[in-house]
Amino acid sequence: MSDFDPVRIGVVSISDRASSGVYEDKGVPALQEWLGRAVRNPVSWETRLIPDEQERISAALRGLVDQAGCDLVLTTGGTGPAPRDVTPEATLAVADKVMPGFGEQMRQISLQFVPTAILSRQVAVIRGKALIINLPGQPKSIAETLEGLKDADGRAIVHGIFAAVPYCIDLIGGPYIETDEAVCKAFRPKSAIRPAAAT
Ligand SMILES: Nc1ncnc2c1ncn2[C@@H]1O[C@H](COP(=O)(O)OP(=O)(O)OP(=O)(O)O)[C@@H](O)[C@H]1O
Ligand SMILES: Nc1nc2c(c(=O)[nH]1)N[C@H]1C(S)=C(S)[C@@H](COP(=O)(O)O)O[C@H]1N2
Repeated sequence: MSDFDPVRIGVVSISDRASSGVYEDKGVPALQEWLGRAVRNPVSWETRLIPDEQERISAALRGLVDQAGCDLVLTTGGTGPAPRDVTPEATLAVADKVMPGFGEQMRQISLQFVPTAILSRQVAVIRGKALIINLPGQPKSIAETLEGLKDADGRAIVHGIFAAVPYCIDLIGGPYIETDEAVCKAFRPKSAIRPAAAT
């Protein structure tokens, strides 16, 4: 039996064109690929592909947290300034608490990659015992923002936001998430680190 807590993760791709079949969705696969490498716990996935419709996005987020029981939900797409970009509004509408540091740090990271990083209005919120985080729609931005920027020896130049996700989920009463340090080292205060199970 695994020593790791099971984790339920929702991954939501928000794109008019991918959801209507104009192009293939790369958002859900990119999220699952990165998270599958970073998270050591057994993961059960909930995936959604929806258009840029505010009420549908909020309904999907409520369903993922309240009915499906997700501990963590990541969205991709719809965070920019265009009229149909409404993911941040839809996310704030289901929030119990807003966590501004995630959006601030993601824009800092993204600026290392693209000067248009400041166009993303991405937010993160707590709903119940779940953390919901918006990522930009460009599929490559998923690994960029979650993992951050590293030097040639793998040392962090700018920390990816996923480093703070496990402890955040501890604090809201969720499962103890462990990561592969080669992908992303999770930071916890020493007092919050669970001793490794005896083998
Ligand atoms: N789910 C996706 N799958 C594949 N590529 C995507 C996806 N979402 C976005 N992209 C790519 O990233 C670019 C920027 O994403 P953005 O969310 O701004 O798209 P958009 O212009 O709002 O259109 P749409 O909502 O129809 O994807 C897109 O033009 C597309 O090339
Ligand atoms: N890391 C990263 N962040 C990024 C980008 C990117 O390519 N990489 N694209 C930017 C651009 S061009 C836009 S318009 C905004 C919002 O994108 P969205 O509407 O697809 O969410 O994210 C920005 N943040």
